[in-house]
Amino acid sequence: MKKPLVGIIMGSDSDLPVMKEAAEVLEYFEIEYEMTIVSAHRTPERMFDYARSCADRGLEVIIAGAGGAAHLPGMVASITCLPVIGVPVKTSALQGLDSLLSIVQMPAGVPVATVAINNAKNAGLLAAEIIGIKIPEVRNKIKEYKEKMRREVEEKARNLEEKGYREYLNV
Ligand SMILES: Nc1c(C(=O)O)ncn1[C@@H]1O[C@H](COP(=O)(O)O)[C@@H](O)[C@H]1O
Repeated sequence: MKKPLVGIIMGSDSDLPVMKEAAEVLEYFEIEYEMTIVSAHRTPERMFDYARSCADRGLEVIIAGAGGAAHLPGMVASITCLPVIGVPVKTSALQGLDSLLSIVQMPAGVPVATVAINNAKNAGLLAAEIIGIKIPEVRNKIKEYKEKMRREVEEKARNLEEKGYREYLNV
């Protein structure tokens, strides 16, 4: 088995339904990844060990998801030299705004590339784009993915124009 290039971590197993979308994207682009639960709050030593060792183990990008007082992505970014992509997981109390602000408002010097609330799919795509910088097969697949997306939207635009928006929207 090839060594994983992307590490997907999350603060709790309750984040899995969101974070699995990052894994699905990496599967699509055939990029090796690993996935585990690490919490800056609940398992600080484990978080420290993970962040300390991830680059030496061959990982190239970290995707870190957390909700609420979402310190995990920032804490990992403070330790590793790898790029960290943060996924703010939606919470029930504050709809994820707490997670978003905890992840995006990093002090200068310690960046976390933050995606939209619950948008682990974009975190997977961003990781694939970073990996694609040096792997042409991945880069080509990303080009194809974007081309497919463009064609699908143009097709929808054509349908909308041809049918007229009233019929299309059923109004
Ligand atoms: N934000 C963090 C951290 C951390 O940042 O270290 N560890 C767990 N959590 C978050 O707590 C939420 C509730 O967790 P539980 O569902 O386990 O109570 C999760 O969204 C998790 O990411």
